[in-house]
Amino acid sequence: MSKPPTLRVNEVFWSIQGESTRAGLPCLFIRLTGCHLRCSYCDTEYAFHEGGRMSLDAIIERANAVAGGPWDLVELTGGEPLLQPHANTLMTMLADLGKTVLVETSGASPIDKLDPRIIRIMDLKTPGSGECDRNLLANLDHLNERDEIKFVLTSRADYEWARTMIRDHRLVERVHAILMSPVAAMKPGLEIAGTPGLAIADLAAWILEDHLPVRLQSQLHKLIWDPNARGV
Ligand SMILES: C[S@@+](CC[C@H](N)C(=O)[O-])C[C@H]1O[C@@H](n2cnc3c(N)ncnc32)[C@H](O)[C@@H]1O
Ligand SMILES: Nc1nc2[nH]cc(C(=O)O)c2c(=O)[nH]1
Ligand code: SF4
Ligand SMILES: [Mg+2]
Repeated sequence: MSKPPTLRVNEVFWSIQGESTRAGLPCLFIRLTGCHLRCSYCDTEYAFHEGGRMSLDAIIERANAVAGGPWDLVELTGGEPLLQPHANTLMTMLADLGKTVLVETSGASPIDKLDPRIIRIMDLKTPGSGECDRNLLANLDHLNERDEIKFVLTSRADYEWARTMIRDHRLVERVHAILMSPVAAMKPGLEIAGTPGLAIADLAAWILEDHLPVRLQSQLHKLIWDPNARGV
């Protein structure tokens, strides 16, 4: 008899969604282990290697336990969740349970084979991330009007790069939301790709100056709790 599918899981937690157009909503998070990128600013290095194997049923059981009551919104994140073959199997199970399923992905893994009910929040890696050449631009053709694209910016140069991507690929016409978030240099003294990080007020001024139809956001959960805390 074949063994049941499993996933390497870093943490399962119940929190307030801190990013995307659903920021502010209660959300169940399933963070998977492992990533093939090393973004200069990554705030979740602990998920690169820490975690254990769980069956898909055990993950859903753990989700019900940590939520401790009714829940609808769930986000698969990581690490890079799409590196694990059975991530899509789990997301399909969650969608079959009637959940609203988000996946947070770097855009460096193909998104075209996912269950069509899954909402993709794809993070196009900026030059300041140091992983810009890993973007699979073919993914842009598979995004639909429910999906979201995020640019996490470290500098003015990143902003100008994102502005060019938005215009050249006509992203406003293709995806539900374009989100711009300044890298929050949450780790004291973190050298972010050679820049001291980006003040959100500067980013706001640039967006207004350019009349860019994007949504400015930060990471709400880092304003609520310790920015370096896990499980929130
Ligand atoms: C930890 S990653 C995991 C999912 C996936 N690997 C990705 O990069 O989208 C989740 C999100 O956090 C964002 N992020 C990571 N570090 C950040 C920081 N220091 N400031 C703002 N956003 C950050 C990433 O851009 C990503 O969109
Ligand atoms: N509260 C909270 N919201 C989030 N949205 C995306 C997250 C992520 O790490 O992918 C995240 C996270 O780590 N915590
Ligand atoms: S792709 Fe996501 S998890 Fe991987 S290093 Fe970049 S921000 Fe961190
Ligand atoms: Mg996070």
